[in-house]
Amino acid sequence: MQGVWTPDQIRAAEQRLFTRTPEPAVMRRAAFAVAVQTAQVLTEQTGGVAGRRVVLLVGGGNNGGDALWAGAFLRRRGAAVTAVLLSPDKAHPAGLTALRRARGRIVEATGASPDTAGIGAAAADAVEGADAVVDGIVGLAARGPLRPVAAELVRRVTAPIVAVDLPSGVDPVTGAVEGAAVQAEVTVTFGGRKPCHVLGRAAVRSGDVQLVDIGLDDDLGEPELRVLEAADVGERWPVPRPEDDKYSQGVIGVAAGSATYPGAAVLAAGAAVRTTSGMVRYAGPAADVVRAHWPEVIATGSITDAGRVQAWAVGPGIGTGSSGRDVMLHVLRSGHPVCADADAITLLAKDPSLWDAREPDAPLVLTPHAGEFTRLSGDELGIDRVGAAREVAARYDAVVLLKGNTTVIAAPDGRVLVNDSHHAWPSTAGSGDVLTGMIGALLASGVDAWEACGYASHVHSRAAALAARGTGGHGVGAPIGASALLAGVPEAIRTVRAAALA
Ligand SMILES: NC(=O)C1=CN([C@@H]2O[C@H](COP(=O)(O)OP(=O)(O)OC[C@H]3O[C@@H](n4cnc5c(N)ncnc54)[C@H](O)[C@@H]3O)[C@@H](O)[C@H]2O)[C@@H](O)CC1
Ligand SMILES: [K+]
Repeated sequence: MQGVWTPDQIRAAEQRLFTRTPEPAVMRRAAFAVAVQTAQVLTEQTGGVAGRRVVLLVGGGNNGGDALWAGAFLRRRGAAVTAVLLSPDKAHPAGLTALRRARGRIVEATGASPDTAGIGAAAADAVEGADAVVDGIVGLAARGPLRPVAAELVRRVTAPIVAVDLPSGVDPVTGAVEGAAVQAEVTVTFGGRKPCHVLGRAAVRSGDVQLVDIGLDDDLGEPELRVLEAADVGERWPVPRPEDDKYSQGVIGVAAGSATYPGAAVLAAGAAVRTTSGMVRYAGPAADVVRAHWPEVIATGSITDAGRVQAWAVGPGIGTGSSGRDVMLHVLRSGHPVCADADAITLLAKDPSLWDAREPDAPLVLTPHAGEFTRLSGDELGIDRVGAAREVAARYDAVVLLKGNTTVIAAPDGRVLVNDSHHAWPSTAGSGDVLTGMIGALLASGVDAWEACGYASHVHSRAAALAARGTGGHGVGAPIGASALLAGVPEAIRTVRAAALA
C-alpha cells in the first residue's frame, strides 16, 4: 500500500526532519535524485549525458532551488546547463551559487530582446534547443494556474521534462489542472507522494512518479490517501482453501436487471461468478436469461424466494418504481452487507424513509457515478472529489465508491483509497454492473467493505486494460464492451496474485 500525504503534512514532517538534518543537506539529497533521473532520461533519449543541453525552469522558491542544485550536479556529468529564471530576484541563492560555480549558464525568462509573448531571446532559444528540461517552476506552494510567463515557457517545451516534486501547473491537493501544465516524463518527489500524483488529470501529468527517501518516513503520520498495489490486492483476494466448500466461501445474492433489460443482471451475476468461487444466487425478473448465461447461478424470479445469502449486490436495472423499492427494503432489512449501485442509489436518494429499513451495523457500500453522487449529496460535485466522498460516507455511515477516471473510495471514518488506472478503458456501458457484482462477491466472502471496494476497483481496471490490449496487456489497445471486461477478470486476478507471490 502506498501512502499519500498533503503538502501541509509534508511540510510539518519536514520541519521535524530539519531538527535532525540541516535543510541544505536535505535539499541536496533531493536535487541529486533529480539529477540522476534527468541523466537517465537524457541517456534513454539521446544515448548520453555529456554535451547534452539541459534547461532548468526555475521559480522563486525551494522547488527552483532543487532544480538549480540538480543543474550543478548535471554539469559534473558534462551536460550543458542553462537555468531560465522566472523570478530572478527570488531565485534560491545557494542554488544559484552552486550552478554558477559549476559553470552553468543563467538567463532571465523575460530577458533581452523579448519576443511578442515577452520571452527573452536567450530563454526562448534555450527552451527550443533543449534535450531535456527540469521543471522547478513551483512545487508544494503552488496556488492557482501557472502565471503567464511560466505558462508560455511550458507550452514551448518539446523536450522530455523531469518535474521536481510535482508537475508545475497542477493543484497539489486536488489534482485540478487549469490552463497550461507540465506533462512530465518523470516526476521526482520527496518523502511521500502527494495527492496530485494519484488524482485525475494531475496523475497523468506526473508521468512516472519516482519517490525519493529524504528521511521523512518516521515523521509523516497517517496518510491522507492510500493507493493499493497489485501485491496488496493479490495477497487478500479470496480463493478456495482445502477446507472450503461452496457455502464457506460466501453466498452472494444479486438483485439486478429487469425482464426488459436483463443485461445488467447477466453482467452483475457473471462478475460475481468470476470474482470468487462461492455460490451466486440471482433474484429478479431476468432469472431465465441469467440462468441461460450462467448455469452455475441459482436463479429465482422473486427476491423473497432468494434463499440464504451473506451479502447483496443490488441496483443495476431494477428501476426506481415500487418493485425496485420493495427489493431495496428486502436487502436492507436482511442485515447483510449490501453493495448498492445505480437505481438502488437513486431510490435511496429520493426516498429517505428507506434508510430506516437498514440494519445499523450492516456494512453498506454505495457506488455512485457523478450524477448519482449529486442526488445523494444534494450538491454538484466540485473539484474536491475526495472531500465530497468523505463527507457523504460520514453522513450515510457507508463506504462511498465515487466513480470516475480516478476512483475515490471513502470509509465513514475518513480513510480514503484512490484507484487511478492511468487509462479509461472501463468507461463503457455495463462496466458499473460488473463492478457491483465483484464488490458484492467480495463482501459475501467476508472482506471488509472499504477493502472490498479497493480490491474490486483495482482488478476491474486491470481487467479492462487486459481486455483492451489483448493477451499480455501490451500494445495500443482497442475499445471494449463490458462483456470483454468481464472476460478479463480471471486473468486480472491471476496477475495480482502473481504479484503477491513474487
Ligand atoms: N524545504 C526543503 O528544504 C525542501 C524542500 N523541497 C522543495 O521545496 C519545494 C517547496 O518550496 P517552497 O515552499 O519554497 O515553494 P515552491 O518552490 O513550491 O513555490 C514558491 C514559489 O512559486 C511561486 N508560485 C506559486 N504559485 C505559482 C503559480 N501558480 N505559477 C507560478 N509561480 C507560482 C511563488 O510565488 C514562489 O515564488 C518542494 O516542492 C520541494 O521541491 C525539497 O528540496 C526537499 C527539501
Ligand atoms: K515542479
